Amino acid sequence: MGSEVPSLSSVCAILNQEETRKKAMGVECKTISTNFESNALMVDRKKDINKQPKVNKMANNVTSDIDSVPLDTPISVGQLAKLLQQLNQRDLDHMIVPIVLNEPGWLSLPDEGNQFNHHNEQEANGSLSNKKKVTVVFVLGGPGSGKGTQCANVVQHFGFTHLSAGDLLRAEIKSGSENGTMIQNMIKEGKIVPSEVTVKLLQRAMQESDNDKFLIDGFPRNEENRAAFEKVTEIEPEFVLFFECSEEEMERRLLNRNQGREDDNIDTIRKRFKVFLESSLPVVEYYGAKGRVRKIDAGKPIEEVFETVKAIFTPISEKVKCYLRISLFVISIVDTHRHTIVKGGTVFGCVDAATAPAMANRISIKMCRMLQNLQVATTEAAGHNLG
Ligand SMILES: Nc1ncnc2c1ncn2[C@@H]1O[C@H](COP(=O)(O)OP(=O)(O)O)[C@@H](O)[C@H]1O
Ligand SMILES: O=c1ccn([C@@H]2O[C@H](COP(=O)(O)OP(=O)(O)O)[C@@H](O)[C@H]2O)c(=O)[nH]1
Repeated sequence: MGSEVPSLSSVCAILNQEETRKKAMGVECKTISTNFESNALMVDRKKDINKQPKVNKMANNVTSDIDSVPLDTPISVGQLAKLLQQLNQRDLDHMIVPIVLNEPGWLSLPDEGNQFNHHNEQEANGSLSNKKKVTVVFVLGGPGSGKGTQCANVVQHFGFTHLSAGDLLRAEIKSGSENGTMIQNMIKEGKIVPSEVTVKLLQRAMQESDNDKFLIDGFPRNEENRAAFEKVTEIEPEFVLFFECSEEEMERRLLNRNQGREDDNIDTIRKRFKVFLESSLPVVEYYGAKGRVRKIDAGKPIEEVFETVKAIFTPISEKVKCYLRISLFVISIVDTHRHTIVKGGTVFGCVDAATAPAMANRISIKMCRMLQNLQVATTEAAGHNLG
């Protein structure tokens, strides 16, 4: 097995090739049946992480020198797929899942000894001046596209702290700060407040928070904002959530927002739209060119929009674990005669922290699909073949 880590695109290309090959060979996909028995064994390596697991002992003696947690009742392929999905949600860094399947497979995730361990942990993030490491997601979109509404949902489900640049500026006006009048005038005109003011407020809010995951909503609004933020905080966003919505819909929403905001009148709204198109969209394009933009169709009802948002955040919430998990999964595919079919199979890896979550998501989906499509062999085969 090579130690080189292939890029995401080459992995995807291999997956596609394999799918095409399977189709061409007429390998039929079996449907899930609860009668299929699997021989998954789960081994908790937490207490013995440095030791090479003696996988071939597992089937016969699950309580060998590894602290093992066998699934002693046979489970269906569907249940196994569900279980793997659940791994996304749990702290199971040190788990190995040997699975033996009785048909040719096309996916192998080797235990390459933590090749993705933490080495990229800081990429796409940054640290504040008090050395606190943070993860930042920028939330951008036109006025009224639903940024604040969806941020509240993300806070509830994913434990982020929501920092609305607009709210921080409005609080600054209320606090009677020396900048208050200037900020108020800018907001009334739909103009962008100077970067140093907004960046300072954001930085202070992050430093004062106990959290290390932030949704920064409505910022950066122009290139100057973006550059100033990166320079001062040395933080690069994990990604940019971009809400796309028509002006007609945004206008309707703003005029009904009813929060007593001075800028939610038709004149200021039109000015804000113009500023958004001219100054804020280039920021989205900048991150788009870096592959960091996650575009959302924000014209749909709130619940539907959140479904899309949720899908984007699910792997991120488990970022580090995602790529640890990939490296620690062992999937061995053998035939009914106990011969390993995948020899030096596809080595999966992640090139950087930014692609890791997306890739982990893809792989677990692929894995689940694969598991749903293959029948699982007998329990004894596990120990025999995985050694
Ligand atoms: N998907 C949606 N469909 C309909 N109304 C929405 C939707 N998302 C938000 N709203 C409403 O539109 C208004 C503007 O939403 P808000 O989240 O404050 O936008 P933003 O923060 O982007 O300015 C609010 O009154 C909100 O309740
Ligand atoms: O980083 C920011 C965020 C907001 N604003 C000002 O605050 C207003 C309201 O912004 P907010 O994000 O609260 O509302 P939205 O326009 O997105 O509904 C904007 O029009 C700007 O005048 C700003 O200058 N810089």
